[in-house]
Amino acid sequence: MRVKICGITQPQQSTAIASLGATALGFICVPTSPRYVTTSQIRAAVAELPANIDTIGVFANASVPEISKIVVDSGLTGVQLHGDELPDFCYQLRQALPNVEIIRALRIRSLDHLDTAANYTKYVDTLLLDAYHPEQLGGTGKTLDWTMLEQFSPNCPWFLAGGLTADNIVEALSQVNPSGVDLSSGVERAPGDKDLDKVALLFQSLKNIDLSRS
Ligand SMILES: O=C(O)c1ccccc1NCC(=O)[C@H](O)[C@H](O)COP(=O)(O)O
Repeated sequence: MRVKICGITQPQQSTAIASLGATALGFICVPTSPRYVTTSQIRAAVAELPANIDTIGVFANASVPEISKIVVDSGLTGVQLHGDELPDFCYQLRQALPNVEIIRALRIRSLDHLDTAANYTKYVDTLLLDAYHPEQLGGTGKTLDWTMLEQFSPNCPWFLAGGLTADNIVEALSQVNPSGVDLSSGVERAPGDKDLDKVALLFQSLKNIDLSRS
């Protein structure tokens, strides 16, 4: 199972979190976020990482040229679209960045809204389901209604996100079967400042689960 820790801002935390077991790290490229990082901050954080760690830039309603420039300049391996991007936008981004993983994040409001996930699976590599918050795009600490996701089985891999912590991850994964999990505020001291003890506890909790199941 993939484990993505999102909202990294400090290079030394990036290498420490990778050593603890994360398979992917997320860098917030949304200027209004308290976890926002510049291209040079991302480059510094990515430089010391082993090649097998996925490095994902998180964007919201940025243009294809803006995203492409940041991806190329900072050496990211993937892009997470966390705004209102439509399937056609994902297609255009794929043309511009054919070798970069595209993750479409959906902030799920209802069971009907969950059905829109199917519109994206042809154009992206991976989906990410996050909780909906009326004022914040992400990193909210709000959990999804996991019972709504029990039957969720799209035609592509997907991450479960939204309010996950070392304390609730086992319960979440007993109800849903994602290909990966994504955490941010649940392993932080403050926005952008990860708590390595909480990250270690997370991997301790994940040891009790069969991580090879998807
Ligand atoms: O984290 C942010 O500040 C953020 C800002 C704007 C768009 C997306 C953002 N985060 C995206 C993520 O992938 C978070 O990991 C995801 O929302 C889960 O966060 P949390 O509920 O705190 O675990």
